[in-house]
Amino acid sequence: MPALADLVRPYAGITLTDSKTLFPDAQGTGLPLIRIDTDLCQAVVAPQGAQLLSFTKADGTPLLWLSPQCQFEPGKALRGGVPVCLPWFGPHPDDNKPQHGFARTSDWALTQVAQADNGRCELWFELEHPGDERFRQPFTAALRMVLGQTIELELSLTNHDSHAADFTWALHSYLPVQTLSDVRVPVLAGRDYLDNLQNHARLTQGGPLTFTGEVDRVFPDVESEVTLEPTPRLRLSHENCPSLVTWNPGAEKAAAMDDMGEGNEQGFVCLERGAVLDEGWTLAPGETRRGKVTISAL
Ligand SMILES: O=P(O)(O)OC[C@H]1O[C@H](O)[C@H](O)[C@@H](O)[C@@H]1O
Repeated sequence: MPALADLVRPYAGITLTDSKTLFPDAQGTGLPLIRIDTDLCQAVVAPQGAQLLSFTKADGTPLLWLSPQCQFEPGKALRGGVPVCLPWFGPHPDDNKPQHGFARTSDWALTQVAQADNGRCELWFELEHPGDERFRQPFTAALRMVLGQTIELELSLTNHDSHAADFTWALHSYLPVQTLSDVRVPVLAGRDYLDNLQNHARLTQGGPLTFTGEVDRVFPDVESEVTLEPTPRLRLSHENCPSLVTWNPGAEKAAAMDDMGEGNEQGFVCLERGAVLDEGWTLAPGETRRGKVTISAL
């Protein structure tokens, strides 16, 4: 496997850096980061978790939110951007296993960097899981990022076990908002959801989803694209991601989270596409399946 620096060197707009350089006031002992600066966008990616942390279009529109209190610490989940939650989403029945799996806190290998069409750039990351006490089945996860005027994230999962393996997962995007109390997601009006705050009670969303307090809802079977309104107006489209999780911790929980802090819940909402709860993927031995999310500003 070529070293990170060797892969990155041929591309003028892509440099290796670290969190101490880019975020000198942030907490934590520091992490290596990749900086992307092209004619189309500026972005920062952490090889830990293959996590796109920030993305701003050339016209200055940010498409992602990163917590001002993000802690850059090896093995700690990074609050913001698009964490990859895998091989399970949410809490694990075994309390000793971390919420949202271990992919987001593992080092992924950068396997390829390429110039894509129309000035976009492409980064490929891979996580080889040999199978261990955390998750018995060996698998490979690959994440392809295409960064241009939009963000494209494609996750592919391959089961290397000789038996079928069950996965739940999400691309947990933190989207910036200007005024949280104005935010709405119109396409969810009238849809059923499972409320994580009420033991997965199945309820119906009356009007457009709004965020006037803590929200933690799983909308199954959302085929359509999803638009976040009003400012910035962002669109999430997808392929093969049946579930949509919607989250904001509300004021009280945000204040109690050391990597979020008082008032910072006002800056974002999470719209997370993936395959969770009953919509998880069962992969046959040797099977590969892909899911893709595209985030764009309208
Ligand atoms: O704090 P984290 O482990 O990153 O999880 C943040 C949030 O992720 C998802 O949105 C879940 O549905 C929430 O229940 C959870 O609180």
